[in-house]
Amino acid sequence: MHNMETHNDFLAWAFERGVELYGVEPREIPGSGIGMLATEKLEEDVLILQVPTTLLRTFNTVPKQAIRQNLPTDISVHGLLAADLALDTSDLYTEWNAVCPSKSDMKASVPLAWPPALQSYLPSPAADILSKQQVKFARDWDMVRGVFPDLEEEQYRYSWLLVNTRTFYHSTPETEKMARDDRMALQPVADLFNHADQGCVVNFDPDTFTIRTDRVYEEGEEVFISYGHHSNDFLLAEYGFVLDKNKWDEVALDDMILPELSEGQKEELDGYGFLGNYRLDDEQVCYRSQTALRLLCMDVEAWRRVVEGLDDEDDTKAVVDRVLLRLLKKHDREVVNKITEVEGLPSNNEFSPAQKQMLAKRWRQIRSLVGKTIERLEGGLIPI
Ligand SMILES: C[S@@+](CC[C@H](N)C(=O)[O-])C[C@H]1O[C@@H](n2cnc3c(N)ncnc32)[C@H](O)[C@@H]1O
Repeated sequence: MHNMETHNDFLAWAFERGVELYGVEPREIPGSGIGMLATEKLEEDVLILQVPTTLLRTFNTVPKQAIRQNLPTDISVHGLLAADLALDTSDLYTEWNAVCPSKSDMKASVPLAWPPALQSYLPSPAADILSKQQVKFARDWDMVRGVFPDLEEEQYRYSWLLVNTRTFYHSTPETEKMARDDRMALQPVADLFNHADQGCVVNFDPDTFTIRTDRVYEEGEEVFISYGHHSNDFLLAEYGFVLDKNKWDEVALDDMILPELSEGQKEELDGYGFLGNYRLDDEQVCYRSQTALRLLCMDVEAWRRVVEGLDDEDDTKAVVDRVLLRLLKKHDREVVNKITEVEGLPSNNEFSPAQKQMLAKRWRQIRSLVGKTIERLEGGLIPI
């Protein structure tokens, strides 16, 4: 929780250092921390924020003597910035730090800070992202703890997550030599914009970062940027929230399809590059899924002829749809079980109601997308 005074001090700090903000201001938004609200009607394509690049926190602003030169040279920029945030005792960033989410905000939202028992209920795409984060975090933490034995893991994880949820992609001639993931910068004020599936236009040049409106915003409306074309499983794992309306949302079907396939069928699919990464979204079940399901419906020679474009895939559509419908109904029952299990978890020291609610909400969104596909299939089934 923050008060308006903290915001005002932060903005004064930023303005003194060259930040310009037009027609938007930070406000507490229930359920999403701080966000930016339009203070007047904003036309499309107007500048609302300009931040001089001199204000960015990058690997270059990490103190050399105290931190950088003590850490292994192959530490990730993510790991380095997190060390800087965790170890900083200067008063350079006091006003900025004061508007950042607290440790308990972070724990309530981002799965990397959740207890393992709750992590185990994540949908598989989010769980896969979490495992990769755990590997990256463990590597960074191993390097940092060796050099700074007094630093606590929880403090470092919190700083690491601040970096994970608040950095912007920033490429310069210097960072172009680095891996894409390392081209990151913390940016004051811009890091107060929340995400929507479509949002304002973020740009940078050597001197400034700018944000311009992508459309008209009415006074009092929240003004968003887009962190990318991300599904809700991705947003949950990386940022600790899910959107109610997300045109990029999708549901993974790997857990539904892979167990149906024999080892031979998996090899066959792999040979053609169609093994795994099965998805459905608001409008369709992906081509990869249909191709895998088709293999369940016909002999391999006939299947190959379809994959190679020699036979028409429409000839088998009705049979594939029937298998799909059967599997989706089974999957729906499994999703219902997940919802019941998550909602039934005890709210105690381990699980907060907020964590449970978000997880249950995600499973309900999955159920809704699966349900829509079931309805569509039932409506369009051709008798065979
Ligand atoms: C770059 S910060 C944005 C500002 C942040 N709300 C704050 O209080 O400082 C990213 C974090 O904001 C929150 N967030 C961003 N967009 C959101 C949204 N549409 N709904 C809920 N939370 C959101 C998430 O906690 C995310 O990790």
